[in-house]
Formats: sequence, C-alpha cells, structure tokens
Amino acid sequence: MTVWALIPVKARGRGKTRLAPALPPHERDRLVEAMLSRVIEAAAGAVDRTILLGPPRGALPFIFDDGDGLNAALENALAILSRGAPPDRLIVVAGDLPRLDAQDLRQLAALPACTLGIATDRHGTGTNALSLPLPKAAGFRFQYGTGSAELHRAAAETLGLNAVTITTSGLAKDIDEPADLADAEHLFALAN
Ligand SMILES: Nc1nc2c(ncn2[C@@H]2O[C@H](COP(=O)(O)OP(=O)(O)OP(=O)(O)O)[C@@H](O)[C@H]2O)c(=O)[nH]1
Ligand SMILES: O=C(O)[C@H](O)COP(=O)(O)O
Repeated sequence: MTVWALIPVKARGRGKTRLAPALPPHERDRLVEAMLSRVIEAAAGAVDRTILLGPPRGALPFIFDDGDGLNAALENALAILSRGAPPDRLIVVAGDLPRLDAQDLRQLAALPACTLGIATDRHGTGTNALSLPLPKAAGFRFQYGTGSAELHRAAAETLGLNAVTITTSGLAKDIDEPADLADAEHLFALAN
C-alpha cells in the first residue's frame, strides 16, 4: 500500500496575510517556512513520497501552482497524479500545522479502503487535511473555503465513499489568525 502526501503552499511572501496585524512580513515568512519544514518532516516519517503544490522549493518534487485558487490547483494536481501510477492513498495536508507529527499522518494513512478521511481544524468546520483513497477519489471535488469540512463530507458521499472525521491535536491546530499564534510559539525560537 503506497501513500503520498501533497502539501499546497503559496509562493514565499504571499502567505498568512491574516497574520499581518500581529507579525511584520519577514516574521510571517519565517513562520511559514518553519511550519512548512515541520509538515514536510512529519510527512517524511509517515508516507512514501511528498510532493509540494506550488512554486519549486528545495529539492522536493512539486506540481507548479501560482497560488490563485486552492480548489482548482488541487483538482489539477489530483488529475495529474491520477494519470500516472497513483498511490493507494493521497493525503492533502496544509502547510500551516506547527504541531503536526508523523503519527498524525499515519492515522490518516491507515484508513480502510473506500474511506475518505477529513481532518478538521480547531473549530470543527474547516479542513486541515484530507486522505483520499485512489482511484475511487480521483474525481473528488475540493471545497476549501468557509465550512469546508461539511462540504468535503458531502463530496465524498457523492463518490460513494465513507467519510470519517479525524481529530488529533497536531492536525487541528492550524495558524490562521493572531489568536492561533500561541500554538506556534515553539517555532518562533527557530524562526528568529
Ligand atoms: N498552491 C497553493 N497553496 C495554497 C493556496 N491557497 C492556500 N494555500 C496553502 O494552503 C495552506 C492553508 O492555506 P491558508 O490557511 O488559507 O493560508 P494562507 O493562504 O497562507 O493564509 P491567508 O493569507 O491568511 O489566507 C497553506 O499552506 C497555504 O500556503 C493556493 O491557491 N495554491
Ligand atoms: O476550508 C478551510 O478549511 C479553510 O477555511 C480554508 O482552507 P485553507 O486554510 O486550507 O486555505
């Protein structure tokens, strides 16, 4: 059973705009990089291959995207990956999860066949990761945006997939707003 991770990430300098009231641009960039490193490391300990969705960074494989629309970019990436020799499971995981560990992703990797996993955010309404069983979920319609967890559940059911919610603290704690920054404090030592 092969599992790949796909990490969407915007170009350097373009991410985390909602943190602007709390952090100047260079600190936001450093935080974004520290969170991305954490997510890449967690993926390396849990999946067979990690692919970035965005501009190239370092030596990791990537599918190019210029950051102008997450759902369309993910749909395109899923189509590209499905055309080749796709893995049994693709985990789409956000790059802004400062508490993510390999164990969190292993839970998403180990779901039964025909089961689509939705890792919700701290509010229970957003989506921080999706675990897609392939090839069944090849036509999955991504619904990132407000209330995406519920919409992703419906999209899974449309494809005849069983949708399960996965809640772990590492997967739930994304950093969107200044109030979330307490969960990334341990990374500031690295970032400064
Ligand atoms: N490739 C790509 N990645 C995206 C896109 N939109 C968001 N992401 C990434 O998806 C993850 C979660 O996105 P958000 O929480 O909205 O983060 P963000 O867009 O940096 O934050 P804000 O500017 O505050 O909305 C982060 O790793 C982003 O870099 C997009 O259009 N394309
Ligand atoms: O859909 C969600 O969970 C968020 O509102 C937006 O998604 P993102 O934070 O991954 O862009």
